[in-house]
Amino acid sequence: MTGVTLNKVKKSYGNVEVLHGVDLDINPGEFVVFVGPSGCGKSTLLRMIAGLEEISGGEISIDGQVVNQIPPSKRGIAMVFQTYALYPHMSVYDNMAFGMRIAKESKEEIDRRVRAAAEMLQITPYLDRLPKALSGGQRQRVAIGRAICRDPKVFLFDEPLSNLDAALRVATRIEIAKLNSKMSDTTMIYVTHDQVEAMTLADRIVVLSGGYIEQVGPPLELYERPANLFVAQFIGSPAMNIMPAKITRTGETTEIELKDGKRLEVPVKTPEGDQGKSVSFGVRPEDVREAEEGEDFLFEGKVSIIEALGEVTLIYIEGELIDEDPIIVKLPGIHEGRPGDTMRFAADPEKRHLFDEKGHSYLYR
Ligand SMILES: Nc1ncnc2c1ncn2[C@@H]1O[C@H](COP(=O)(O)OP(=O)(O)OP(=O)(O)O)[C@@H](O)[C@H]1O
Repeated sequence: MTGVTLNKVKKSYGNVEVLHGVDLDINPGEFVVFVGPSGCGKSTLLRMIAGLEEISGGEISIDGQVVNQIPPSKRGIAMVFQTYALYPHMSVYDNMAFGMRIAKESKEEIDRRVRAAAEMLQITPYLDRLPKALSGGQRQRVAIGRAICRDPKVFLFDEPLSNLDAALRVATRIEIAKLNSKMSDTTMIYVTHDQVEAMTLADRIVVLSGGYIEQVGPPLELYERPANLFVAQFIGSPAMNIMPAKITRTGETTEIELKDGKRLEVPVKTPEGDQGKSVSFGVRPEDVREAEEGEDFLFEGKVSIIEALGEVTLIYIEGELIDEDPIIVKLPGIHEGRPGDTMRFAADPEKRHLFDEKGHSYLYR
């Protein structure tokens, strides 16, 4: 089993540095997903691991061996791209066999591996077809099959599902999850924009922003205990509501005051020196519920928009608690409210988040 280690990895294009010294240990057999906004450097990082981009600084090791100078074909990796990159004039079988023929594997071994991969991905009936006679999802499965045939130590995926329509995306995502459990010894690194892919596939998610790692952790840890405002607002949809506040009492639990003067408890520890400091209070749309009659509410406001999605209702609340944006509340099922109604909301103490002046969560201080 093969791990991948990044040690102070940097990348510059000309004199513009786009990755600023990334440190990361990927464990053997682990499924790690890189996420982050467009341009944060996730594809560049993946391509550097693959050997398709030169490394400007630091070291990348695969299986304990520094690979900075090792060409892609000798790294024991296989990569699946967004655009499939199949040879249009070759049958599915030949596309999958191509790499092994170049590597001069025996005919029998090639046949065994192609058929095993085709079985695993349920593309056996298409082995004689040309790629143009396949749907997008089938083509992507061929591309994945070709990668499996190379028997890689590390499997790299660069947004493999982003050219597929919504239904195929779900089906192929489930294929990849199954593949991961069948190939549990193979290390997988996966780049995506899609939160659902990241949350459902990853053992650990790496959140990148502006060429730096913001946080690394299991999906639910990032969701429940985001290390900073960036991760808090990046993971989860709609994003966590963030309200400016001031600390009015520090200690084992903290009291804060929101912009409208409302005081509330947050069950996190804050140091004495932070008394009076400006902080950010966070609560996820799905962690807010309608306050019961007489219950101490968290905030109230006028409903501006209601979006009924069937399984949930999104309610946008106007008010002065956030500088510009409305507060978003996500209630389960169908809700009766109307624009113009005034509503009161509550949130359980353990669902409340607090970030210091610099945007770092108090949970990690
Ligand atoms: N060949 C290149 N020359 C110059 N700059 C580049 C080159 N390739 C990428 N960049 C820059 O490097 C940064 C990181 O790009 P990268 O493609 O890794 O981002 P990304 O997070 O994968 O974005 P996206 O999600 O949009 O694909 C971006 O600012 C991009 O403009």
